[in-house]
Amino acid sequence: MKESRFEARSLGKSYGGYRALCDVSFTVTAGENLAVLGPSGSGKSTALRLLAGLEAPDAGEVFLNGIPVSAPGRVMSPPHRRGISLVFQDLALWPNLSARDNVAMGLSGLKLSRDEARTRTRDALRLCGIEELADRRPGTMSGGQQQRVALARAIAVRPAFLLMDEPYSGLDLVLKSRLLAEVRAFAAAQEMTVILVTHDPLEAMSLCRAAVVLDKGRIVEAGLLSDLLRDPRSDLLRVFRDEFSRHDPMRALEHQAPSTSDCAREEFHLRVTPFPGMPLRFGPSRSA
Ligand SMILES: Nc1ncnc2c1ncn2[C@@H]1O[C@H](COP(=O)(O)OP(=O)(O)OP(=O)(O)O)[C@@H](O)[C@H]1O
Repeated sequence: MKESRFEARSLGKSYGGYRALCDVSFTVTAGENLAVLGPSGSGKSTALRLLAGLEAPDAGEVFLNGIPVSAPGRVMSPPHRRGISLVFQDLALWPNLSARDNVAMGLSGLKLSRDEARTRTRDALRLCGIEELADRRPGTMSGGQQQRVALARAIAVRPAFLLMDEPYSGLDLVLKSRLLAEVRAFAAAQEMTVILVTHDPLEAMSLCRAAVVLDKGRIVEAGLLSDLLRDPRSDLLRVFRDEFSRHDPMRALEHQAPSTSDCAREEFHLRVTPFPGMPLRFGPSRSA
């Protein structure tokens, strides 16, 4: 695993007198994806922008492998020198370039051989499931497809850290779950560590074991999600845990199912069986 360590130390940031972030500290080490969780307006994106070097903090520092890269009012190392890739909600794709060229363009600063750049571009497009869209421009794609181009562009760089700000918010559940699984596998294989900003604990759990939870610009809890969910301190994780346990999908379906008497069950089977001899499964097995 690449030796990498990102550290936020007592970060603070205000906008026009409004404190967006206050005394925020956390460390991300290579190989341990981290979710930055919190409700809307809690300061997640601000924290990510400071970490990336897109803005300078008002207070505190950012360290990369022990070296200070941001300090109050100063960005000593710009984003492209931090070994990171960014995927934000506004995807910032080049509208006049094809998907393939958007991805390749992201590699232009790396001084790769032509073959290597081509291989990386192809692999990233394939991973994101958009090989067949390679020649199309962003304007001719759906929002979800554009999101995948932005993701492909970010991972083609094979950064030590991939910083993502709600990149999946516009995707359907199937695509989101597939991409999360693929990014997780790809990150592990490429020794890339993900820092994911999201308000969705389920999304966080799909990609990360660890999380910091923000509320009103402050960290309210941090640690392994498995520990945090056992005894949540934040409203976000408490509500999530309660709702999740109440809305166990199988239990919800049981409540909606028609009568469970054998007779009704048999009738239901007759109505919905797609092919003779191929019954749809529902509830406990029929022989039970
Ligand atoms: N450039 C800015 N100018 C003024 N206020 C800002 C700016 N950026 C952020 N803020 C304010 O700082 C607070 C935190 O914003 P931030 O975008 O970091 O929250 P967030 O948790 O990422 O929210 P969301 O999930 O809705 O994107 C908000 O109240 C926001 O209005």
